[in-house]
Amino acid sequence: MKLLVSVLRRASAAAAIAVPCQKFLSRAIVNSAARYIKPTTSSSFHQSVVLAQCVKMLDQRKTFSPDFFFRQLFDEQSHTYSYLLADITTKEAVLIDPVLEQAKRDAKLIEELGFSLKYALNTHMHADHITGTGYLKQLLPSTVSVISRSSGAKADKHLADNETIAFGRHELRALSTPGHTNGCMTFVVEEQGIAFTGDTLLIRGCGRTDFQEGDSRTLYRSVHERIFTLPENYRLFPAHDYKGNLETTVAEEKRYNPRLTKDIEAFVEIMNNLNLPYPKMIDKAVPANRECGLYDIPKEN
Ligand SMILES: N[C@@H](CCC(=O)N[C@@H](CSS)C(=O)NCC(=O)O)C(=O)O
Repeated sequence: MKLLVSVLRRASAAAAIAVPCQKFLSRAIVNSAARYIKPTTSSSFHQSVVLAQCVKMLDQRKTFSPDFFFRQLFDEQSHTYSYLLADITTKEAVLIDPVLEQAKRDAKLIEELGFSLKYALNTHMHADHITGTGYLKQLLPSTVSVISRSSGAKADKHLADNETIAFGRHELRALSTPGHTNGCMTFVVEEQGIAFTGDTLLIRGCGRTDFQEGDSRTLYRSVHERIFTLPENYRLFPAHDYKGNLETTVAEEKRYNPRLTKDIEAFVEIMNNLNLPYPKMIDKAVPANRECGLYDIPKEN
């Protein structure tokens, strides 16, 4: 009897933790977990397996190397994330997707931290804000601007698929992930288990495909072939979030992305019916970004 009471107590405790967690888990995971459980086993054991999957997904995340610097920065106007990465030993830094209006903030931070900005990179030619790369070159003259060759935009350095960029002993690899625009790239820092997905993959969403060279089938393939094939524990950092999220993982997006978990035809249908208004800045941002953001930038004295 004592044994029975103890078993029931454990089962209900497991259920108390597992039920909220299960809300976030897809039917597919529950089903695959169920394959390993005898049909007679109680549902609390199902929930325990689900909980174990959930914990495993989180505890396999990598931690950054001690000499790797990472800072996520935000522009409230365009909901854009920029990312400052650096080698703490050599002080060489790169800045991903800077925003014109935040260039002074970013330059000040880089100087305060004692870094030297080697590269200012864009994941793609943005349509909703003017890039800060042009202005940063003026504020921090050693900066080299970078974008993909297939973007069609001007920059000091053009990247091809799989090319790497080094800063100190660290490097990022540029993966071509077209679909939102032709020139979209995802930047991966393999040693740290992180990737910067630009507008290709957003948290529980993705970039729209209804202007520039947008193509939903291409975007679907980019995500499934280049991002979802990265290790599941990789942390993903998008160029935007409109709901207050900061980051995600390959594992999470493969399970919970409401668009990209669908088959390609259903995805195309979703993308054809987003009916989003055009970005307010598009007519100014695209021509400016084609010139690396060197367009109406403030003149330094
Ligand atoms: N309202 C904003 C633009 C919002 C928008 O269209 N975001 C783009 C990325 S920036 S081009 C997008 O792809 N969104 C996908 C989505 O599902 O929201 C503005 O006026 O700037």
